Amino acid sequence: MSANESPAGQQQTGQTGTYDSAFLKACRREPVPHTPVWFMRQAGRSLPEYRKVREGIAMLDSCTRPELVTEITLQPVRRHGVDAAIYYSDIVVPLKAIGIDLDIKPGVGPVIERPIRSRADLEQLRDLEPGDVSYVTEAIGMLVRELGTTPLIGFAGAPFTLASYLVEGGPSRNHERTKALMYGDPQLWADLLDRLSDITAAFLKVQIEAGASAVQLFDSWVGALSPADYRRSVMPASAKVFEAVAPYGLPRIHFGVGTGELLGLLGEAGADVVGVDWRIPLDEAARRVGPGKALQGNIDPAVLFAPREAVETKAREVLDAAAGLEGHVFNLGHGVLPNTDPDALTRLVEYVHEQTAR
Ligand SMILES: Cc1c2[nH]c(c1CCC(=O)O)Cc1[nH]c(c(CCC(=O)O)c1C)Cc1[nH]c(c(CCC(=O)O)c1C)Cc1[nH]c(c(C)c1CCC(=O)O)C2
Repeated sequence: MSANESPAGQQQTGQTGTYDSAFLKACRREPVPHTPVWFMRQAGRSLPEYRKVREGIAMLDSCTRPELVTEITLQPVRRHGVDAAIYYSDIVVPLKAIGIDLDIKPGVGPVIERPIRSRADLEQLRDLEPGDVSYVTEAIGMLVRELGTTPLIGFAGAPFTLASYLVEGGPSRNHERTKALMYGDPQLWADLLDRLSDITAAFLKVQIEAGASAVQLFDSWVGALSPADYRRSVMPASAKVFEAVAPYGLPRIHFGVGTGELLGLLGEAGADVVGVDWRIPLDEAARRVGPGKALQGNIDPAVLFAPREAVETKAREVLDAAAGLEGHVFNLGHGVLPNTDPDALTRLVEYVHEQTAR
């Protein structure tokens, strides 16, 4: 039995030696040497070394260069000593890879040239083939060699969040066009989400087969929906993604913002780990999610702008609320904010490790 295999030999990852990491143990709800920590959006944004290597290179171009992707993914691991790396990419990368005309505008986010609003527009969404993202396979191959026993998290945008960008044409506060389509043409909506679920599943499979040790599905904007609408109009597509990657036996994390009322359903969709934002304490989140799942979260990313003592008080609150959980991965409740002091992140990792060392 090699180091990356479970006793049942279930884990078939290309990344050897990560099976006994604190991060994967916590995801599997096993005892851990310390509470593992990583940060959503840890790669990029707040790091000066990121801004330096990205100089003059557009965001989406940077995602297609394996050496650069490897370097940017490793930067927060080196600097902060986090327990997992997250693959440097973006949720719109697979859409770009199948030929959707889109760009990421600095300070704005993804912008789609021809939004998808009619049945004819669906034609833009063909299946994703591994060859469309060969740079991902190459980068992950390099990364898992460099990372050693530190697990790599692969990720993708969930069908609803991708649909929101595609239908609105860009970031949206109220998702009005998206909801108009969802309520006004349920069949077209279902077909759109189904196509996106196939693309998303294919993109996650590429990352897993290249060596990722876990995957996270970002349904960042799904908190805009009621539980009934989520269950009816979104959950089948997200569940299809989770089912498609279930045979690999790797932890599957599911995260959205403002999802207090949806936490149970996010787990039910097929996640092993449910990500929680900062609006709900983790003990209450555990009651909503129910047994058999680990939780990830959930310090407010804005807290990192407060003095060190305040950050530690908040981190302590998170750890106390997590004390009775079956498994806990420490994280922020959403991504690192762009102007965060990187040293505050490093100190937070140290604090959580110290406080939880067993
Ligand atoms: C909604 C969403 C997107 N992208 C992503 C999400 C889900 C997470 C979340 O809810 O925040 C996911 C994402 N995007 C990026 C990563 C890299 C890995 C990581 O560090 O987590 C991840 C996991 C890189 C990125 N993605 C983006 C950047 C910044 C662009 C740049 O540096 O030029 C990075 C490093 C751009 C992006 N891409 C997107 C937005 C809203 C933005 C912000 C626009 C901006 O701040 O300029 C779409």
